[in-house]
Order: sequence, then structure tokens, then C-alpha cells
Amino acid sequence: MEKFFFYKMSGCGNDFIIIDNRNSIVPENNLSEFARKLCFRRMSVGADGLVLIENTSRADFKWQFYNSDGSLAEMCGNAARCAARFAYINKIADSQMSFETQAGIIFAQIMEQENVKIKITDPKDIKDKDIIKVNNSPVEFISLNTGVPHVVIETSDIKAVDLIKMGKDIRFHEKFAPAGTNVNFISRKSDNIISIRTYERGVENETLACGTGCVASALAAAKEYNVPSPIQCLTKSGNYLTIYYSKSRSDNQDTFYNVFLQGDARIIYKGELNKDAWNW
Ligand SMILES: N[C@H](CCC[C@H](N)C(=O)O)C(=O)O
Repeated sequence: MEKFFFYKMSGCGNDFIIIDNRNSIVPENNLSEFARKLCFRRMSVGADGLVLIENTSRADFKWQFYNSDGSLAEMCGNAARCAARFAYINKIADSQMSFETQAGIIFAQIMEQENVKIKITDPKDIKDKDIIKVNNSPVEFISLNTGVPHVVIETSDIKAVDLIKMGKDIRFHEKFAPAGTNVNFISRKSDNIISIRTYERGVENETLACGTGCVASALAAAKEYNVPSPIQCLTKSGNYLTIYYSKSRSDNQDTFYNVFLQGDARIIYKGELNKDAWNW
């Protein structure tokens, strides 16, 4: 098949290409290379990631999520909201749905207008504050997995952070090898509002928003400051994501459950892909 349709969508400024591949219309075997080329800005459509919708018997659908560098990721919070709205609009699922990711089953609900709320898999590997040396300076962080690995670092002036340099140094730090990690810097604006900037693994750059990063940052704030749910995250794009959660503590361990991420899932356009978009 030389031409097929795709949606370009944006979740809070994190942008994605979404293709209904349930009939295997994608004519390439190397899907990682296919993703990398489609996501390459100015040479092709350009995006932070590619979502391929597929069939499964375990949920309404399943997906493969590729970062823009072609790496597969277990989960993506902003793309999950976009995929849910794509599935609803294209009658692949009802307004309440479930879909299978490598991190587990995600539940989604279409809210008013372009708002979508998802229930993510229970966060795991929640560690207490730790310190690493970055360029011979100590950096204090909390690490946890919200579908993909994240570290959260609090700073007094988020605008002053050299996000790309610090992000790269921490993302590739031996402490997080071999999988690496996403890197989030946060500043608390009020009791339940945090500003966030994220260096994203697999995009290898700062993105305008990171859904699982906002969840990780909100839960790190909840763990450190006992902030009640919900927490709002002000992202680099200027849009907000809202995180809802329940928290329990036993044996000096925090457990989070019923964790939801809510925000926009905007359709930028519906396009027809030519072979030139990936065959270059
Ligand atoms: N780059 C991430 C996956 C996408 C996460 C982010 N876009 C989100 O919205 O959660 C990783 O490889 O761990």
C-alpha cells in the first residue's frame, strides 16, 4: 500500500503520529526505522513519537509506541490520551475503553471536548531520595517508574536549569544504565501546583510536556510534602496536566494507586502518508 491515513495529534505539546495498523497497512518490516524517519522534523511529518494501533483479545485495542529515535517505550502518558481519543473518533472503542501497552492495561475515558483522562498502571520502583554526582556536583533526586523510568529533581529556579546538558548527563548516568531514564526538573509554585521541564529518553531532547513525567513529579511531590490529590503540573508548553492519586504508607514505604492523568488530546490534522515520508 503506497498511501494511507494518519492523525497528527498533540497532548499538551507532546506531539504524535497515530496510525490504525490493525490491518497491517504499514508496508515496512523495520518499524523502528519507519518511526525514526516519520518523526524526523523537517525531513518528514515530525513528532515526538509514533503510535501504531493493533488488535488484541485482551482489551479494545493494543498499541506499539515508538519514541522519535525509533526506540520502543513501554508507555507514554500524553500519547495514551491521544490514542484513546483517536480510537473513540474512529469507532475503535467507546468513550470508556481499555488498551494494552508494554507497561500493562491502560483505562481511558473521553471527557468534554478534547479532554481525556487515563488510569495508568500502578507506579513501581518508588525510591527514597538519593544523590548522584553530575560533573562533580551532588544532585538529589527521587526515582520511580510510572510506566517508564523517571527521576525527579527539585530546583528553586526551573528556568535557570541547563536542561539539555543536565538532562543528557543524568539520562545516560551509570546509575540508571542500561535502560536509562527520563529526567524531570520541578519547582513548586504552590501547595498543589508544580512547574516541570523534562528531558525525554528516546527523544533525546526537552519536550513541551511529558505525561508519565508529570505523574512521576506529582507523586514525588506527594511523597516528599504529603500534598493531597489532585496536583496540577504546569508544563513547558504552558498547558496544565492534572494528576489524581491515592496513597498509602506501610513499612516506611509509600504506595500509590488509582493514579489518573488528565489533559488535552488535540487533533492537529488528518493526513495521507506518501512513501516519500519514510523512504528517504
Ligand atoms: N520518552 C519516554 C516515553 C514517552 C514518555 C512521554 N512522552 C509521556 O508522555 O509519558 C521513554 O522512552 O521513557
